[in-house]
Amino acid sequence: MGCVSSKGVRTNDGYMETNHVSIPKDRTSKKQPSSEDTSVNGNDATLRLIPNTNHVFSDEEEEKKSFEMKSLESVSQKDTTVELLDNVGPLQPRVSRIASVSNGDRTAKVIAGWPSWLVSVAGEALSGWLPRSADSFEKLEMIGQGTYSNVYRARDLETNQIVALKKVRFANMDPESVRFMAREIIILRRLNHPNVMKLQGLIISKASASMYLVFEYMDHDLTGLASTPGIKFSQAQIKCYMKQLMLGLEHCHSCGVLHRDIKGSNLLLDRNNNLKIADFGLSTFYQRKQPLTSRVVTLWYRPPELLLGSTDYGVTADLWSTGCILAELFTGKPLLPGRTEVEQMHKIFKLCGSPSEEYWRRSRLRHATIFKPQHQYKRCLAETYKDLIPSSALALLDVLLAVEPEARGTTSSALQSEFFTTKPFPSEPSSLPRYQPRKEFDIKLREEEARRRKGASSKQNEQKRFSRAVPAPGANAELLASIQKRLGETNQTSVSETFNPEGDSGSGFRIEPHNPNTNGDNHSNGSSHLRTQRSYVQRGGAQLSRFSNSVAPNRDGSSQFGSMRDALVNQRWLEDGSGNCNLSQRLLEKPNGLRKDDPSSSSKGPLMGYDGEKRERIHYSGPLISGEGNLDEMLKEHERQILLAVRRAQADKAKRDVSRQARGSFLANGS
Ligand SMILES: Nc1ncnc2c1ncn2[C@@H]1O[C@H](COP(=O)(O)OP(=O)(O)OP(=O)(O)O)[C@@H](O)[C@H]1O
Repeated sequence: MGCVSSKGVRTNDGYMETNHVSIPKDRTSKKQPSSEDTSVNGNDATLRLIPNTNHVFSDEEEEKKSFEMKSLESVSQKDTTVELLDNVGPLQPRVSRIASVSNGDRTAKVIAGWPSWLVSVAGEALSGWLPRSADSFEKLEMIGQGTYSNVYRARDLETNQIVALKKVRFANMDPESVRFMAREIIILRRLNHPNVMKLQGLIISKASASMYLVFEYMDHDLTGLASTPGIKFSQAQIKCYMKQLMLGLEHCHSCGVLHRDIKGSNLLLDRNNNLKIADFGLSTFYQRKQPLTSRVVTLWYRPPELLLGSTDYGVTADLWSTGCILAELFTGKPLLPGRTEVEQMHKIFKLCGSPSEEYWRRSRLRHATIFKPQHQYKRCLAETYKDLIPSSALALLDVLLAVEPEARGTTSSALQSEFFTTKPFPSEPSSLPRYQPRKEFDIKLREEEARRRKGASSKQNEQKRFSRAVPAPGANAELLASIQKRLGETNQTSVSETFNPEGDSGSGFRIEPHNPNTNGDNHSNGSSHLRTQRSYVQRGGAQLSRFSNSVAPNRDGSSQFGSMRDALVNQRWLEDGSGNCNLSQRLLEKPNGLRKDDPSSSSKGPLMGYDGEKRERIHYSGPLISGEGNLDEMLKEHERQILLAVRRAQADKAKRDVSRQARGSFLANGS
């Protein structure tokens, strides 16, 4: 399997990596390929859109009109050797299965039915493939929602297999998003491992300006499974999942691919407990000298060097995230649930210690002056978790969560660690119990449905409903109390501060202490609730982590905690003329890594995920701190600003509710 290197380009934010593809701006956001594209590049390929007649994708207006591209009235075989495997009629050959295209040049690909803009950005990934026809799938239901995509369960009518279709709308897509999408496709095609999600094919829908990525269907994600009531993972089971994760990652790393978004909801499981790493939307090739962006990885799983602004990190970044998951599987709650980058950094230092002087000197990290604590924080990871995590796991955790990246080892060394090589050995996936399909997304839907049913009647209920989803207006009492509590905590921050796994995250989770004497399969954490920032909903106890949800959303900016998040994440990382970032803005900036609205990813400012209206809802733009180096002060001020933003979001939401109600009654009256 070949591994490629990439070129880097400079953006306003310094360096942003790109892979080797060039982005044809004129063919992406500015000029989309249209249904009128009947002649491409002067060759004789004729692309024709034929209205969908069998209502396969009937749930969406756009698909109703004309979903499929039954392309190629004349699939010219002049310039290319196209092996159409089936459905090839004389007038409308349906290209509905991956076929072999021996000549991979651009013209051939366009003739084969790929839009020319896609050929430009992801040409190499299309080699040997033909676009599949949408009418050879029956869309069943929506099963997930991501940054720039909706994911559907569908039936492949040719094979009768159930598949997952990830729909990406390329209409209005900015070049940066196109680049990420292209890179995802390129990377997926280069990877080939049982523990890495395999891209099976692509569907192009010119009519809906969308593309569908076809994947095998997976029943669970680790987050959904771990948070299912009644499911308790044994130690051997945790080892089984961790081993598969490590093997998948080992493959990615050996191909020069960094995943950069390892988290439970991106680890999918089939019904036989085979784990596959999914969502390569933030992944990149790393074998090169070009600097990488540090604005990646979901906040809770983001390693310290990225928070500190490193642009030359490597595979060890994924290992940090993996360590966070390992701990989470044993303890049943996220290890480091920071709400903002500042708090995330602080949590890391408190638990894992702060880096050595030598490291600060050597690494010369961009944000070192901001984050470097005045005193060294002592590491207390092992001490904190000695009763919750068995010793062999703790030893591995200690390596994976090394605050200095060089000490984290590799996936291969992790796989040789005692954790995997001593009893209880990792279970065979097929020997584990089979679970009812359940995903983080299902849980969200169910919670949403329950709220809807419960809360429709009264104003009071309305408030409560909101308080669950968005810890703003309705949640104020609890929330503010929690924040006050946090303020108290941060006031006490000092070098001697220890990490409190219970109190620190405000968790209401039940933790069944690890019994170090339990050796076998019966070891369980009792309530293994692997959470992501998106799904982490407290079960009783302090509400702080609900609040965390609102400011640590998923990367698309479309989480259910939108309004609060809007209040906080629309802060811009402004740069002055000298290229120095405005820290005060950044501290409250969207904390989930590189996002499509991340100014560091584009010179065009906010990209996808926020509409204009939302963007205007900026509630806080004042500075957090002017000085440097005093993390405690910074945190205090930071908390104060969060509190302010919460209040403003509450007021804003209340106003919107009132006007929505007024609009509702206006319409109901038929006026
Ligand atoms: N092959 C699959 N089988 C079943 N469900 C899937 C599959 N791929 C993705 N999903 C579901 O869809 C969700 C979103 O998919 P994915 O993470 O790839 O999209 P994304 O736009 O990159 O999302 P994110 O913003 O979470 O990174 C996943 O969390 C998962 O629940």
